[in-house]
Parts: sequence; structure tokens; C-alpha cells
Amino acid sequence: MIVTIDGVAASGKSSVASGVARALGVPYVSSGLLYRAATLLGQQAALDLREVTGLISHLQAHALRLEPLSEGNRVWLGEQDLTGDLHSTQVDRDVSVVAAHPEVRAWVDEQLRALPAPFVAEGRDMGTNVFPQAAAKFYLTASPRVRAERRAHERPEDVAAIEAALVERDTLDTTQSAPAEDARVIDTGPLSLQGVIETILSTLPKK
Ligand SMILES: Nc1ncnc2c1ncn2[C@@H]1O[C@H](COP(=O)(O)OP(=O)(O)O)[C@@H](O)[C@H]1O
Ligand SMILES: Nc1ccn([C@@H]2O[C@H](COP(=O)(O)OP(=O)(O)O)[C@@H](O)[C@H]2O)c(=O)n1
Repeated sequence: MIVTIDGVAASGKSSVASGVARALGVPYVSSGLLYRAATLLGQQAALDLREVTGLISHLQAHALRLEPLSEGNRVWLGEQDLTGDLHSTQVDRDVSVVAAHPEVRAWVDEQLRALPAPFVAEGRDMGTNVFPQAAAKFYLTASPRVRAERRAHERPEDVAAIEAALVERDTLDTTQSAPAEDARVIDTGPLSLQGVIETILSTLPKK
């Protein structure tokens, strides 16, 4: 079974996906980490991230591997674990430009579709584009202020700066961020993390 959890930035996707995956005893798959890793590699090589040709050849020459685990995903470049560098403000700033390239999206999608089910996949277009056949689909939202307050525990900037950056990224991500027609939309604002996880678990089809 594949379950998809999409949503806007910092809406709780990875925390919720991890909780749902642990309850089901399956891994979760964080698609955003591959977009973040592509961005980091491009930044480290000082590439112009608006130019897709150079970026794609660079990605093809550096085999990145997503390791989906239920506790937390990791991204490897050979033996090097890149995960700790993927959630920086610098990567946040450029990732939507990288993710807008159809060639980069195809590079990510190919890796995701090669993963063996069952799993919980989280991102923006898991239920619409990558796994339209998923057994259950969810889409998480919350107001920009609520999301910024949550993310302020994970970034050095103040809440107002984080909120402005989240809203900008939501706008840049609009194309790939629409909920699937058959997704259940959950406003996580009034709910605890455990509350969101339980809401999802209670509506999953019985095996
Ligand atoms: N419903 C919730 N209530 C309170 N905090 C939450 C909730 N959902 C997520 N969080 C917290 O918000 C932050 C961002 O969540 P995260 O799972 O990283 O979101 P995303 O993967 O959508 O960016 C984390 O610190 C997480 O613990
Ligand atoms: N399925 C996906 C997942 C992420 N992304 C891109 O990758 C970026 C980072 O995704 P993420 O899920 O790690 O970001 P957060 O929502 O956790 O902040 C997003 O802002 C999108 O630009 C995407 O385009 N499609």
C-alpha cells in the first residue's frame, strides 16, 4: 500500500509521515530531500541554478541516494551523509528554483518510482503526479503564521522572516502543490502532531 501526504511548506508533512509510517511498520519517503540535495550539490559547485543543463549533468555525475526509513530519511552522496546540511536557510532559499525545472522533477520522480512499496510518501505532488494510484491521499495545510512559529524552533531567523520566506516558497511551488482531487485536506493548525497522525490512521482503508 502507498499512502501520500502532500502539503505546503512546514505544514507537518515529514513529522506526520514518520508517525503514520511507524504505526504501519513501513518506511516513509521524503521527496523534498532529493530536491534539497540537488540544490545543495548545485550550490556547492557554484552552478547557476536557473540553468538546468549544467545542473542535470552535475546530478547525473554524482549519484545521490535517498534512504527511506520510518524514523527519518537520509540522503547519501557515495559514503557521505548530506542529510544534516539539507535544512539550511540557504537551501530553503534556492530549492524552489531547482524544483521548477521539469528535468529535475523527472530525475526525482524516477528515483521515487523505483522504491519498493509499501511506504508513506510525502511532498507536494506525491498524490497527483508521482503515485496517482495511492490507496489513500492526504493534503496538510495551516496558516503561514502557525507554520512559521513551528519552524522557528528549527531555524535561526525570527518568526516574521521565516513566515515571509515560507509564503514566498509557497508561491514559487504553486504549480506542483495542488491537492489531488481524491485527497483529504487536513488543517493541522488546531491539531497536535499526534492528533493529525491519528486522524490519518483512523481514515486509512483496512488491509
Ligand atoms: N500538528 C502539529 N502541531 C504542532 N507542531 C507540529 C505539528 N505538525 C508539525 N509540527 C512541528 O512543525 C515543524 C515542521 O514540521 P515538519 O514535519 O518538518 O513539516 P514539513 O515536512 O511539512 O516541512 C516540526 O517542528 C514539527 O514537529
Ligand atoms: N514533491 C515535492 C517535494 C518538494 N518539492 C520542492 O522541494 C522544496 C523542499 O521541500 P520540503 O518538503 O523538504 O520542504 P518543507 O515543506 O519541509 O519546508 C519545496 O519547497 C519544493 O520546491 C517539490 O517541488 N515537490
